[in-house]
Amino acid sequence: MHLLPALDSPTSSLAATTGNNRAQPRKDAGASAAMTMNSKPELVAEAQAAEPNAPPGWSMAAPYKFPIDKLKRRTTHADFNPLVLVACGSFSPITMLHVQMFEMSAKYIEEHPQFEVVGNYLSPVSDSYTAKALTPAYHRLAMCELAVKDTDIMVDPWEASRRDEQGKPVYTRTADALAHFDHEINNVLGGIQAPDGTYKRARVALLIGADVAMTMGDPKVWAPADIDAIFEDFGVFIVERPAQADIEKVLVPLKKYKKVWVVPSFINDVSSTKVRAHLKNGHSVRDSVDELVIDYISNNGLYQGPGR
Ligand SMILES: Nc1ncnc2c1ncn2[C@@H]1O[C@H](COP(=O)(O)OP(=O)(O)OP(=O)(O)O)[C@@H](O)[C@H]1O
Ligand SMILES: NC(=O)c1ccc[n+]([C@@H]2O[C@H](COP(=O)(O)O)[C@@H](O)[C@H]2O)c1
Repeated sequence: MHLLPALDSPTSSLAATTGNNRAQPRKDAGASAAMTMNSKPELVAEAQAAEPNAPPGWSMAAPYKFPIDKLKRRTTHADFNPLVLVACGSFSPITMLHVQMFEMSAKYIEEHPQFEVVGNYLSPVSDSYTAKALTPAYHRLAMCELAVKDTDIMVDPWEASRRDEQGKPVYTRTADALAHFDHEINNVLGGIQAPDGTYKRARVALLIGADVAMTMGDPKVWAPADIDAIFEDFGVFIVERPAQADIEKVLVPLKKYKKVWVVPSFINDVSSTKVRAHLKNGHSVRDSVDELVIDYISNNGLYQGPGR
């Protein structure tokens, strides 16, 4: 399993425009830091030494490859636009609801045909995301891979493994993460083929829970320019999360945006926070976490102490 890409391949470059011109990625996004990593072996060694428990196969030097194994390169319906859903988050650990977000969206899209889903991606954040220590990215990536094994979801390690010149993980703003997907699919791959043989740009849309959408009006958390880019250039599928956010209230500040789709969910209180608490207390999480992920957590002794 490819866990830590070095981000040095041409495909990881964000230099090209995103096709929507607004969400221009920051200059520090991706490629430049990676090239530095590769050109300075001592930094690579240092970064690897900092991750002594990483599973075999983990390599700072392995070139980054955008995952396309489950990407539909051709649509079957001429009338529907290709859509790629991207769920960004901590996934510490990934729960069944994270996977079900995609299933619920697929059902919603089937019932409101406008798009044909051609790709589903998880994009876990890097270890620099929050003040509290996150479970290391290589564990979170490995758990995500296990949870999506029998699904049509792919795990993109790009965000999780970006490093600065010192080899430290860097945070990627969500607008930049979406620009990365747009670039890989529409610029590098050239889009998605329609039944008539022509190529169409795929719409890349963010898939989030209503709790995250609720934070989007706070300029201390999201730069207003990023919010405009995310909602105007990309689009957002918001999955209801009644236990954490009132969808009606969530939608009020987002009224001005047209590319917003609300995906109905069912009443549940599944969250990674709750799973971590259960694990710490020795309680079962079988109802909300995939069995393979539970085994991985237990084999690696995760979530026993403080932190995420
Ligand atoms: N039960 C759920 N219903 C709807 N959306 C969810 C649910 N669980 C997670 N999500 C969404 O999945 C994305 C990634 O979530 P994240 O990894 O933060 O999980 P979480 O359960 O919210 O984590 P934590 O409890 O650690 O804050 C976010 O957009 C979040 O809103
Ligand atoms: N300014 C931003 O781009 C911004 C702000 C807050 C959260 N996010 C993203 O939203 C997701 C939320 O994840 P959590 O629910 O785990 O906090 C993460 O992927 C995070 O990167 C992005």
